[in-house]
Amino acid sequence: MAAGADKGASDAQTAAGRPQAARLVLVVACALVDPDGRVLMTRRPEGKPMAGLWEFPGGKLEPGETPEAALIRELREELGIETWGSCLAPLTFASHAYDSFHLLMPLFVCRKWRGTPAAREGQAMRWVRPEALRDLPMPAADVPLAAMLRDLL
Ligand SMILES: Nc1nc2c([nH]c(=O)n2[C@@H]2O[C@H](COP(=O)(O)OP(=O)(O)OP(=O)(O)O)[C@@H](O)[C@H]2O)c(=O)[nH]1
Repeated sequence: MAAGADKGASDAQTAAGRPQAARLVLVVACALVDPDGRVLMTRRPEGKPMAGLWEFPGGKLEPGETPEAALIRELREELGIETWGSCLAPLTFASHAYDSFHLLMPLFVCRKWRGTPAAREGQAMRWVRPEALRDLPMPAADVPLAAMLRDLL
């Protein structure tokens, strides 16, 4: 048997023995931090999965978008504010297995933007002190992120 064919067989075996990964969904999110050190949280509207839970503004990447470009677009669409790639600092990420997909979510921090955040899509929003984040019901993926923000902000 040729060396290449042998290698192929062992790769297939390895692949077969590996746990099946759920569909990977890439979402980008942002902790907008105001001059008092509070973080903007938005509530998922009725009718969506995880409705009523408080999350960081953001959303899924569109094909061909960088995370930064997607976040700038989402902040414009959801909150009507304008920011720039140079104002987005990577902080941490979530990697969380939901029942139907696996969420991979980089979290940026942004302290500088133009405009006043306003809920453009009917979602509730509020500014929250990092130490009060633990009192908000959040998607499971966000719980460790909130703990990190309490330590890092
Ligand atoms: N934006 C955002 N999404 C989050 C967070 N935590 C978390 O689990 N998610 C999940 O990541 C996905 C974000 O997708 P999205 O906001 O673009 O999409 P959606 O479910 O609102 O609806 P859509 O598919 O109609 O756009 C959702 O499944 C959402 O529940 C978070 O802090 N911010």
